[in-house]
Amino acid sequence: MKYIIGIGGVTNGGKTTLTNRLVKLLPNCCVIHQDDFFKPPDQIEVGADGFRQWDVITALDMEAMVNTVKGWIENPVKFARSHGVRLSPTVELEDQEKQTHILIVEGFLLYNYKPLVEVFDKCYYISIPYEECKRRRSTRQYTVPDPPGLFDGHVWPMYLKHRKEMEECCLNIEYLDGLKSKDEIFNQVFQDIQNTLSKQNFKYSRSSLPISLQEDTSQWNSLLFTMIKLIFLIFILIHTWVDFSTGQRQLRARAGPWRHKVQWESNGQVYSLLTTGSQYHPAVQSRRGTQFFLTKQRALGSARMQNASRASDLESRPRRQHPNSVDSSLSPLSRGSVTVLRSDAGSRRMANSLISGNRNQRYLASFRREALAVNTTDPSTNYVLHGASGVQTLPQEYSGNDGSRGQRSHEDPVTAAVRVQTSSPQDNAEITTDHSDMETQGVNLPLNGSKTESNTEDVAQPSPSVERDATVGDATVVPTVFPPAASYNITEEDAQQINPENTTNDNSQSKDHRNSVFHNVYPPSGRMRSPALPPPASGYGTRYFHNGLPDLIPDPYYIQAASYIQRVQMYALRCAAEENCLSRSAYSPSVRDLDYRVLFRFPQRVKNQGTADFLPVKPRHEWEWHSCHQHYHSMEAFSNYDLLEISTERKVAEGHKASFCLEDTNCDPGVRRRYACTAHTQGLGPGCYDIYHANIDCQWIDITDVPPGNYILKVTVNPTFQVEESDYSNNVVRCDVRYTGPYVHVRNCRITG
Ligand SMILES: Nc1ncnc2c1ncn2[C@@H]1O[C@H](COP(=O)(O)OP(=O)(O)O)[C@@H](O)[C@H]1O
Ligand SMILES: NC(=O)c1ccc[n+]([C@@H]2O[C@H](COP(=O)(O)O)[C@@H](O)[C@H]2O)c1
Repeated sequence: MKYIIGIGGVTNGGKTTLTNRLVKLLPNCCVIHQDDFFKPPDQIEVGADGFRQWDVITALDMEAMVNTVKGWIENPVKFARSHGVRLSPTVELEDQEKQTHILIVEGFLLYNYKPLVEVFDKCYYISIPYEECKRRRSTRQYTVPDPPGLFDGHVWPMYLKHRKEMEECCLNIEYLDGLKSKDEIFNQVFQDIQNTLSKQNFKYSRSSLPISLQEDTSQWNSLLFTMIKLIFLIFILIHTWVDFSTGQRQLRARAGPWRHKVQWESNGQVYSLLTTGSQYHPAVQSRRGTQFFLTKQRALGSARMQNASRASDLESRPRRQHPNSVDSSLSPLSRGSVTVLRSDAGSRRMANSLISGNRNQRYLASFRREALAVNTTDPSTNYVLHGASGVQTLPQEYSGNDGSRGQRSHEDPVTAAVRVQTSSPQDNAEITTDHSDMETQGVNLPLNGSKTESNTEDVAQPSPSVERDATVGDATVVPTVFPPAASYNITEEDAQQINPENTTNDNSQSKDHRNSVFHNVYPPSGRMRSPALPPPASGYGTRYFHNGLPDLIPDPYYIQAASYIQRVQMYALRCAAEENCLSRSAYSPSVRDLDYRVLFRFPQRVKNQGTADFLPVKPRHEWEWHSCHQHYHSMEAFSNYDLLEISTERKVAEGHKASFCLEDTNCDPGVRRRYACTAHTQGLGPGCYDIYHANIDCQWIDITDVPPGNYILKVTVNPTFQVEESDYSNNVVRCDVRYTGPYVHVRNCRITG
């Protein structure tokens, strides 16, 4: 039995508040928030009144919203599971026919879109008077803050207009007085739902809904039987949990092949990988400077020497391979010895980022499509899967050493996140919705991804040379684009002359090569001396657009669209450790290779909305080569990630400079993509986006030492203002974070200046 309830009404009328309370008490109840279907700001029309027209139906991707509702109608159990809604245990045991499933659709423009109106079994509408509405709205912080005058100039007039239209449609709507107390409104609606469902003879589980139903003896018998089955289920669950919690200890205690078992956890789901060999050397070594490491090794005896030379070998080995391929000595994933990949729990779960309290996420349309998409990356990698059916593989996700920033795919972040969990997800995270009090509530939906980076075809541009772009995971051929020579600040020729280790003439065997172990040991005379730095406030490089200034803006929607928790063993975090992407405790000598780090992962998308290229501060020959990630670092810090205490804004997790490789990952339609990390042309052109998916290496905050709680995620671009921009007030995004341990809910991401 399916029952769809609409909770519409004026902005700030109390729709979300009511919905959240209902979700807590109604069994098998999913929620769809209309706010999640807002189009991105740059797609919102600006009216003649000068305001962005947020309060009209075209500001929302209603098609995606209706499709989502249809998804629930088709299979509410699957929908609930894939969105992290806890189903009552009896659902597993009962006939589909007997199950009750409820969907609440909440939003300010529910009854003005015919295809949606048709789905409701019951319509509520909350209204409050102008003054109260204006008062409540003034305290509300939306992802895009209200500009002065928006309420009177746009919001309220649109509300009156839509309400009139709705009333003229003669819908059967039950009006609620939003001035009543929260309790009163809740009781009224809850009672009403109870009555309706009882009348329709819906059957509820007694434990999950306080409705007293008339039941005969046979029902009691059936209840008893169900209870027995439940106890059995709980026993199995506890058993599994005990097994899991002791797993790490057992692993440590064992010798031999178990030493090479890599386990990690994503959103509560444990994955493991068995290998027969190991090239691991602990992060504590990785963090040491190359010079110190070499000296020490040479001074020591032969046993240490051997180790040192092996480690040196790792550092110095010419990395001629395609940047997308992983050095087999570094990653267990690409070794022939990788034998088994399995999902211990039998199936994957939805990234809670997709299901948790992100009212402003917007990737829904692609969600279902992507959730079904089978990973097609790197066919050369040989994996054997076993475990539950439907498990799909994603090589990038198997270790903390997944793609680096030089190895970015161009899929949207939801794809990336969904690929972590995909098929037959278990019920896992609770769902959050209430942006004001951060309570865990019902389901929040992933968003409409149909509007994101769909313009990869714009990337292909005339170019003298075409290479396979390692950043493109789907193996599309992307031309490497070099701006005309005249537009270079430093020409290729200049760079060659002053920099013998220029990337285009890259002899990695040479001691002068940055990837050489000798690089830091020999005096710099043999290498390029640092030339005078360019003026501190200007970017340096292949300037194409040089009128005006760049203006970076991080995308708040992007961050909250696909964040999740991942637990990864130190074994798999070698590169990350080398890049200082882990918190201090990871470098303690007591940390073992099988110890887990807890990583709070999230994607990032930065747009240059200015009128000039955003260019690295350092000239190209000063860029630092990062061998682990196989890319150059062209400036000191491009972006910082911090986790802050809510009240004091004190850092609770050691933030880190995000690993980066500046490039035009995507551009607005009609804008040419000119900077490609793999072509060693770093920059971000106007109208282009530099994108970092949540599953790439270092795209996280290491929160191993952070207790569960509520925090603020702060993402800052161009944090030290190294590069001059026309506007620095839009460089910081803050998000509300609720970290529960296995899950993280990120919402209310907003530009905070
Ligand atoms: N019945 C009520 N009485 C007083 N304040 C309320 C009531 N319902 C909600 N609020 C407050 O109004 C604000 C907006 O509520 P919310 O549920 O987010 O509205 P909506 O989802 O309709 O925009 C919140 O600060 C909430 O605490
Ligand atoms: N969620 C967003 O991205 C966003 C952005 C700008 C305005 N809004 C406002 O959200 C309102 C609707 O949401 P509520 O009903 O939750 O208030 C609209 O009045 C609109 O002006 C939302």
